[in-house]
Amino acid sequence: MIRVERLTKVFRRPRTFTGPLGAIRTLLTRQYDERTAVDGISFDIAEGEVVGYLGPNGAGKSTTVKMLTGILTPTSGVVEVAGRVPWRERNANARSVGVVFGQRSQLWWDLPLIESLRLVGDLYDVPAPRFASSLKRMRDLLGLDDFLDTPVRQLSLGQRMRGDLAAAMLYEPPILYLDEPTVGLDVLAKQAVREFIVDTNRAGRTTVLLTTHDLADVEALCKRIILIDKGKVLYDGGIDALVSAYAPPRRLVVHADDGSHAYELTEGLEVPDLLAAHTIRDLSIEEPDLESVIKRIYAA
Ligand SMILES: Nc1ncnc2c1ncn2[C@@H]1O[C@H](COP(=O)(O)OP(=O)(O)OP(=O)(O)O)[C@@H](O)[C@H]1O
Repeated sequence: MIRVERLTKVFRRPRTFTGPLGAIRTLLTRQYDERTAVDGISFDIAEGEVVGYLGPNGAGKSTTVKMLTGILTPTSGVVEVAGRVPWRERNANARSVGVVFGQRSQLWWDLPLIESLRLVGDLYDVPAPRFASSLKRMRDLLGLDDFLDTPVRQLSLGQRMRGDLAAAMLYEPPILYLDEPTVGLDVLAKQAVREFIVDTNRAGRTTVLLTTHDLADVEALCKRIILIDKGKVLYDGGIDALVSAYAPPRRLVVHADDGSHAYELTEGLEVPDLLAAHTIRDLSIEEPDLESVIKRIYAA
């Protein structure tokens, strides 16, 4: 469904000079700084997969998604989305893809939500009966009825996000890109967004590429993650395999009269000696979580 091969994006920015006459020097010298945001990335995503695309700030996630939507042209490499080259066939590609950015809305700020959704229906040439059935599904799944007539600017963040998800899926694209869809939402709203994604993926076999810093989203939604840093793929595979390959040792935590002490459960650990050294109140074992595993990989 999505094929990316040796994909690279280098941004070129005019070098800027500061100090007296800096602006003139900037104009006259025409020197450039280059930054490789995406550096030879390859992956394939099959129809119906939900994949977490993760990385620290500045890793190149948004740049990749922009090349998948056709907003940016790659410097080199291959991108194919549903058999199309996105930047060559940007309009046709847009019909295959729904996009949601948590940080900014795609909706018309001054229009009531329902009008924004109608405009999306018109823009994507959704026939009236299909629009009606799709809207009904979105209203039920996302609980839109309480605020369908409210101008988008007056919606809460959680309501606005539900409106954005409805707009992205109204024309039933086979692929959905989600960029930080739960950022800033409370626990209930996050849950609603996650349930919508699960349902959309199950019902329509929609392929989902999810970018997020919230690892609870990833654990709830994705079987596979692609981890990138500095524009390169560090890991591509299952979450379970990642945890067993890179997990730090489990830790034994001794809660004693003089406080709590944590010990890594490695082969050389002399547990009896250690227990004898404390007046113990309780013992617990800490299992590594996805966050500690990912931190370890970034730190390597
Ligand atoms: N238009 C641009 N011109 C020049 N450099 C850019 C441009 N867009 C992004 N970059 C640079 O490319 C690198 C990757 O940026 P990108 O936005 O893809 O990261 P990201 O992984 O999405 O980060 P975040 O988690 O913070 O959203 C960064 O160093 C960024 O400064």
